[in-house]
Amino acid sequence: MPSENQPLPELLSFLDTLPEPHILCDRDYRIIAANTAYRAGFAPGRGVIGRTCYEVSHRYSLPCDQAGETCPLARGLKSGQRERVLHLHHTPRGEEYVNIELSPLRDASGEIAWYIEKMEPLNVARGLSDRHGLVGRAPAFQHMLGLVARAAPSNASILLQGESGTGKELVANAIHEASQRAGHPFVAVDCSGLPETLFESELFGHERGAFTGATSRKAGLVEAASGGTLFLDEVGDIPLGMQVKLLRLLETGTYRRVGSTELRRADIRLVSATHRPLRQMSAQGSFRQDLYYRINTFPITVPPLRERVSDIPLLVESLLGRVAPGRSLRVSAAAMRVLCAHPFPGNVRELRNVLERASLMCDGDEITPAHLAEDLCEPAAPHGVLAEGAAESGIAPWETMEREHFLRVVQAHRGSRKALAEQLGLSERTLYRKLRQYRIG
Ligand SMILES: Nc1ncnc2c1ncn2[C@@H]1O[C@H](COP(=O)(O)OP(=O)(O)OP(=O)(O)O)[C@@H](O)[C@H]1O
Repeated sequence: MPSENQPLPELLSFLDTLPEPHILCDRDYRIIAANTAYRAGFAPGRGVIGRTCYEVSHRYSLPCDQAGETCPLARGLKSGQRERVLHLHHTPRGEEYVNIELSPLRDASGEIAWYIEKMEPLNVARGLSDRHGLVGRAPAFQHMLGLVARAAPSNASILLQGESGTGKELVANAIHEASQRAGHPFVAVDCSGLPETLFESELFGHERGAFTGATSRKAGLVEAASGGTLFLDEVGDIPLGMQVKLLRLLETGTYRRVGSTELRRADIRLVSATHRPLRQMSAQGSFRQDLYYRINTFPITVPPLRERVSDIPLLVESLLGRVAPGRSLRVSAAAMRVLCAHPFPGNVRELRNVLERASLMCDGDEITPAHLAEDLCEPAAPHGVLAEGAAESGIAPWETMEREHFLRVVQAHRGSRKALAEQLGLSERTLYRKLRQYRIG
């Protein structure tokens, strides 16, 4: 007979039958069992039993919540319920985003004695440089990605709100790829470029002879997206007359081709995006309120680049691989300082363009400030602080720029100082020294 504080062997054998990676931990974060799928995917050739989950997954010496991150175990202990979080984990393939679902297990006395953690890699984003897809690891990015991971598997309509160039289309694609519709089409429609007459036939298709020029019958984008995801970019630009037709499609799940009476059933998941203030527009009457609520079941805000400054070096590395494939370009420390101090009103798209231009200007391997556009290096400071020091010479003193950088990352960071130091590649002591030096509280 197993003792009261030993999990049943039947439980361990059940875990082993599960196809997804699972571990069993005690209340002290110690791993007491790991199923075959976990050992194959996360720990081939290394023992994990008896070690703590935070040491194995994060190489931390403290539980995640004490290192400035959300710890599902601590949350589960508090709530007594199942909890889900998204974490960056060390895996044999490098750091990966992993969706963790934790279920508390109670012993015979009703106390929580163990936790089962299910771990599923989220392959649509990377915390390391990558040539494709979404990259990022700043707290604001991770917060957004956590919402993506939560909403993607459902069929809920998602509204992505964020400034131009923040990556809304890439996020929409990530939602599709992380959903059960991934094997089906992802169809993107730019609603800003479509006049009202064209909108209906593009979306719903038309019959032959439905209007002048309709020489053959044509399927619409709703049909092309069947089984998959329809992405309506710039949804705030849909003319009012068309909004009612879109609403009908969403409410009834049916539509008619232009020139046809036959009702067709749509099988789409809707993701929309806008940089416009849709809530305000719906209050003012320029966007239908009923449609606003219908497309906004699950809102996700895509953060501007200035709220994820610590991601700039990672994005620079990834984007250089994309804009100049085949060249091994790097950015000098001085050029990186210029980039990190720029406010990037055009967000990641602007950063990409800046790097593309710099790669054309640079004949060697290293991009220096001389290869960056002049206005980027100008003293016209993003937040006023730089301008002070830069006014006379036209060059911002390094300390002014460093202070500005620290100010911005500290404001944007939501976790602990230890986690911030790690992200900045500094020791905790150096971070504290810098913050004292610049009087940043
Ligand atoms: N997190 C990211 N990682 C890598 N590349 C990114 C990221 N975010 C944006 N990009 C790149 O920035 C550019 C702009 O992204 P995207 O077109 O998705 O932005 P958007 O918010 O949809 O813009 P708009 O509102 O103008 O349509 C693209 O080249 C995209 O690949």
